[in-house]
Amino acid sequence: MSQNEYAVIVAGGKGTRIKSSTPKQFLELAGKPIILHTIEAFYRYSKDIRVILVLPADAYSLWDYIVKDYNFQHTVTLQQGGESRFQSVKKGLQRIQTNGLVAIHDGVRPLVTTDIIESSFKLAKEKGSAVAAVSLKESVRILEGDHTKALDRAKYRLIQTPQTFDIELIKKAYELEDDPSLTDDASVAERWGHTISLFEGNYENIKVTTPEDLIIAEVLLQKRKTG
Ligand SMILES: Nc1ccn([C@@H]2O[C@H](COP(=O)(O)OP(=O)(O)OP(=O)(O)O)[C@@H](O)[C@H]2O)c(=O)n1
Ligand SMILES: C[C@](O)(CO)[C@H](O)COP(=O)(O)O
Repeated sequence: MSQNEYAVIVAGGKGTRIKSSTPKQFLELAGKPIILHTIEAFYRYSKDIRVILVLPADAYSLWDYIVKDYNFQHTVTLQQGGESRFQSVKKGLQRIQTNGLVAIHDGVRPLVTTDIIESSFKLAKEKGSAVAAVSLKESVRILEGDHTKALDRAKYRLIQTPQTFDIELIKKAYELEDDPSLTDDASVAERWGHTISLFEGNYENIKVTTPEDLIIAEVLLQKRKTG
């Protein structure tokens, strides 16, 4: 690691779409909580990475329990989240006081790989940003009033995380921006004039969002566990 590398892992959400009483980032898949799979992926990439973990205000004791119960050995910086993903990322970034690179990653994407993380840091070092993206596998239409129209799917990409940036650039963009409706970090950087660089993501790097994602993620994590 030639310069400071950070990961801001946002796990401050409520998981309303998955309809579970426990926030989805704490649900267990393939033997451990989703959030642990995610954090461990970053330590597999580098044992020196500095992790800022953004949690819901009422989940600190649950995190303490996870650390003890699963014998988690790394020291992460904890930060209380905000009302939206935007605010949670903003708060996480405020904990970084040096220059270097930061990978911003959804805590509920436990299938991120070392290769993806490595590619993101490499490209961000060169271009200032690196955002994981995949091609569309299905046809897509735009809704126009009571009609719909086919779009050329080759022109579109589905955006994932990690979204990795030069720290100075992304901190400045988040400081200047105040629109919590922005759904990802690339949108924030772009608002402030940065041209986003994409790299090839991975179809397995799903975001656990709705109930069926739990089944898919369980299968994929088990497959990796058994080699
Ligand atoms: N206030 C928030 C909202 C979201 N997130 C995090 O951002 C990531 C992506 O968000 P999403 O999948 O939408 O999670 P939730 O907001 O928890 O889900 P939902 O929108 O279904 O309520 C998740 O890791 C989530 O914990 C966060 O840190 N703080
Ligand atoms: C950041 C993200 O995962 C990129 O695909 C996505 O925008 C998060 O959206 P959500 O509505 O907060 O789940």
